[in-house]
Amino acid sequence: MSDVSFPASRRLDFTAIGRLCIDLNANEINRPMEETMTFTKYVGGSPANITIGMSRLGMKTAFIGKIANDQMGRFIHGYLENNGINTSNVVTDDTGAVTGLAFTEIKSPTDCSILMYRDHVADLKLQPREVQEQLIADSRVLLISGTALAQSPSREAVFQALAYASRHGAVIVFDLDYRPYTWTSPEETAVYYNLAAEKCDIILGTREEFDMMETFDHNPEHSDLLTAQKWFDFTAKIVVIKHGKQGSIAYTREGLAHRAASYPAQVVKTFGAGDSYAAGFLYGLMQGWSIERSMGYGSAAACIVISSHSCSDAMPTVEQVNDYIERCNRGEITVS
Ligand SMILES: Nc1ncnc2c1ncn2[C@@H]1O[C@H](COP(=O)(O)OP(=O)(O)O)[C@@H](O)[C@H]1O
Ligand SMILES: O=C(O)C[C@@H](O)[C@H](O)C(=O)COP(=O)(O)O
Repeated sequence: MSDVSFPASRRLDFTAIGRLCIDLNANEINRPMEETMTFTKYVGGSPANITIGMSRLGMKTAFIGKIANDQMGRFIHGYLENNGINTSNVVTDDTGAVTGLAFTEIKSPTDCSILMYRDHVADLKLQPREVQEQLIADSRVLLISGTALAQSPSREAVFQALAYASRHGAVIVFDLDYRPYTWTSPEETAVYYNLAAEKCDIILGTREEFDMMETFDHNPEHSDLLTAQKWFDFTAKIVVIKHGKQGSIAYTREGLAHRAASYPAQVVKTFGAGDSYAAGFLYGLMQGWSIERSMGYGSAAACIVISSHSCSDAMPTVEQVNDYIERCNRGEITVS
């Protein structure tokens, strides 16, 4: 059992707030963007990917966000609906804002990058008054994503959602999801990330993301333990620090450290690892599994996504994750 106690039964298991975007993933892989001519369109945006992941794992999910009033916005809306995600709080923009685009460059399985087009995007225009309190009251978990803090009014919408979640006892998860190009300065980013993290029960991020949050702190050796301890003075119960292929470490308020190695994978591209890890990990915790088992589940889900072309569309089902773990245990999957 983990240290987090999820509210028993609610209409929804999991609700996320943040961006709904489009990923355009290079079809001609193992080459730079300059030489890439065609792309495949998928729903994207880290919190959208995590919600799709939770839904594929059988959780009852909802999304709070804003989409553009255009073909891309309607594509996203339809995809969420087809994946069983409650869209009653997905609002359509009426100001002419556009859908955020992420073009992915896959130079090699270890050298991937993302070119984001995020000027005048609809997702950052979500208003605090558009966030439905009842939807959050009906959810066992609320996940926030750091990029939604980058600008007003989305920033205030996230803080309003946090207030509703605290009021109604939903477990709050913060996926740091730091995208530097969305922000004006690391200082501004650190201030808002820290204010949000104070209110969260579970914090998930990479070492680099926590380094950004520690802009005003003293952690010269980038100690994961020091990083985690800071948040146990507030409301955090679990802090997970991800280290790519090296695996992940989770600290709990009780002072325990849990480590997970990564599983072998035939990697196509690295992005999407964190989103699928988050879905698998949170699914495990919500089943009442131990932190180690949940981390292992997240790690296996991550391998399935990084071995695929997309992030959202490749999110695995329970059967697929179980099968992947069994195949790894039988030694049938080797590192590419
Ligand atoms: N090359 C890889 N091989 C196997 N598993 C990986 C690899 N890269 C990431 N993972 C898994 O995905 C998890 C999250 O990846 P990470 O790269 O740290 O997050 P993010 O995608 O948010 O930057 C890791 O803890 C690990 O389990
Ligand atoms: O988050 C985005 O806007 C882009 C994602 O859809 C993208 O595919 C990605 O970068 C996934 O992020 P990760 O899981 O942190 O690697």
